[in-house]
Amino acid sequence: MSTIETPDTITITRPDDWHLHLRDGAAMASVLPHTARQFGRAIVMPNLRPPVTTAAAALEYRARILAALPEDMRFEPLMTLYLTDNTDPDEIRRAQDTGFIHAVKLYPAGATTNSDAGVTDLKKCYKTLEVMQEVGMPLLVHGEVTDNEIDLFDREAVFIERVMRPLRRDMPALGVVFEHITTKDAAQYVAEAEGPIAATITAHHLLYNRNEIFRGGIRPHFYCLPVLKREEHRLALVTAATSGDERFFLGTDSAPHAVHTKYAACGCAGCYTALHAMEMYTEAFAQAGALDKLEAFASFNGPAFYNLPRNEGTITLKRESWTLPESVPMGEHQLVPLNAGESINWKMV
Ligand SMILES: NC(=O)N[C@@H](CC(=O)O)C(=O)O
Ligand SMILES: [Zn+2]
Ligand SMILES: [Zn+2]
Repeated sequence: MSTIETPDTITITRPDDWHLHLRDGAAMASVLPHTARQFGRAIVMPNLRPPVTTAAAALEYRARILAALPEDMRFEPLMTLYLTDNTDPDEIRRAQDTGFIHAVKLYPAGATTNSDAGVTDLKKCYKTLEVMQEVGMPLLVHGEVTDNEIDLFDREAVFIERVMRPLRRDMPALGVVFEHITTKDAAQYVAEAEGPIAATITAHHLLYNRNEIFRGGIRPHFYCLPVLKREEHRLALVTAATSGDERFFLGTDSAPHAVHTKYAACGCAGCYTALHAMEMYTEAFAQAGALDKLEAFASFNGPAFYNLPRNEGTITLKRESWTLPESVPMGEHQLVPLNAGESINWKMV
């Protein structure tokens, strides 16, 4: 391991989470304070049941989030719409006019949790995408093909060739965020592509490779989509995140699933990291000897892409070991965070 010296405290501009699942109802009320403790804002994913497909539904969801926020916390949810084969182009204009909806999310149908209502063929959405391109509303992409002929570990790389390149050739001015990238292929594509493109990177994809899912037995809390990849891919993600390239920014993809849905014959995909996300990212950047690059990744590059101001205020992280709880409440259920019962080297003060 590296012996590079790093400072024992780091203070950065309050960060944002550009990819977050809050769910709804009592579950949302349980998890929201974890995010609001660390982040000023978050791009809130629309994969509820039923999905958030209209501007009106997104505004209602936003109001429920704000109503669930503890009084002593400040946090701004940045809302998104769930793209379907039938999204009306006028819905984009309505969304844009609200001022509260910042992006539209593409889930290829069947790719991940609550994606059944997702897009079956992007060609069906071209009129809607054209309006997004015109009004400057970015498309957030879960970038995996769903073709069962394609190996699970190759689905992101194949998506670049089959979907991403043709889409961006046809809509060169459409802002695109390649969400939760997991491969060197995606990192390289985003770094080199022309036009308005960016990518979010999760803390768990910076810290872990696919061995973690199987270390000593099957460990469902490390199962998410896109699934963790080989070490060479993890290293490419660390290089991208710490490169200073403003196309890469923080998105936790924290995805709460009640424990009984993780410990099941067919367990849900998603890692819960909202509890300790900034501590995890700080650990990843410290391991890379790149703590000086953390602030741009966590607090500057995202707002620049979304044309939003940076947050006011700061957060401070201290090198101090603490132990994560075994579980936390999620409405009437329990939720097991990633690294439950383990210690972590950084603590937000
Ligand atoms: N990442 C995951 O494994 N799961 C996410 C969906 C997603 O972001 O693909 C979820 O909503 O649970
Ligand atoms: Zn996803
Ligand atoms: Zn997600």
